[in-house]
Amino acid sequence: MTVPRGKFITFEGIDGAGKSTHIRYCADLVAARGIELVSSREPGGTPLGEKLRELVLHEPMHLETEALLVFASRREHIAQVIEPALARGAWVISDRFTDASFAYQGGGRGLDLIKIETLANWVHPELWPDLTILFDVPLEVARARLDATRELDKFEQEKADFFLAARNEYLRRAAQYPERFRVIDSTQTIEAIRLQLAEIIGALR
Ligand SMILES: Nc1ncnc2c1ncn2[C@@H]1O[C@H](COP(=O)(O)OP(=O)(O)O)[C@@H](O)[C@H]1O
Ligand SMILES: Cc1cn([C@H]2C[C@H](O)[C@@H](COP(=O)(O)OP(=O)(O)O)O2)c(=O)[nH]c1=O
Repeated sequence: MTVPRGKFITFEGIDGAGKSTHIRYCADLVAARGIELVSSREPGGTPLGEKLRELVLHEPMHLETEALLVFASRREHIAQVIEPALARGAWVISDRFTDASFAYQGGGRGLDLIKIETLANWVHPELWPDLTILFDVPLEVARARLDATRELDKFEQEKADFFLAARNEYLRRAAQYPERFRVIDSTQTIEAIRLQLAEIIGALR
């Protein structure tokens, strides 16, 4: 008997938008349906990917090196985690995927989007998420949330212009691929967002 392929769900948004807050909740929603759920993240998701994450998040580097490393991490993640899981019918929730490269390396750092498109076509020509949930908030809200919580990594220390451009690129892609993206107004309360997420995840078959 052939197993139906699993679903690939990605969470996106600028730092502080509230993505991590909701991943566990969504994972539980999927698992409650009796579906095997694999929760992962990028950069990272594999032992090698986590080493690359450390470099990408903490070492200064040329913007193209940064793009190549996030895609190297992604290649490993797809080969070791995402594809095997989807093939056995598990669902995968990844905290970020290629839309983050468009937003951060493209929008934020200004790397030519054609180069990112080229890397995406090389690394995952066939694979795109079935569903991408974009947590969208104004910069000031994201910043206030981050400042209240933790020590900031290399990206989180970037200036307002960087995040403005990253947010705009996310919104541009959401408008370009409306069938894949669901945009959440992340200024709402956590409870209101959960209700919306339950509806979105519940509708995914
Ligand atoms: N809807 C919300 N309302 C108020 N605070 C929130 C909301 N969502 C997240 N937060 C808080 O904002 C901070 C950043 O959230 P987090 O989920 O870590 O963001 P991200 O993963 O998008 O960077 C956390 O302290 C979290 O508790
Ligand atoms: C996947 C990916 C992430 N990033 C950045 C965005 C984030 O600032 C950072 C790590 O993301 P994230 O997991 O959101 O960090 P945290 O756990 O601290 O909330 O990596 C890129 O620049 N390009 C990419 O392709």
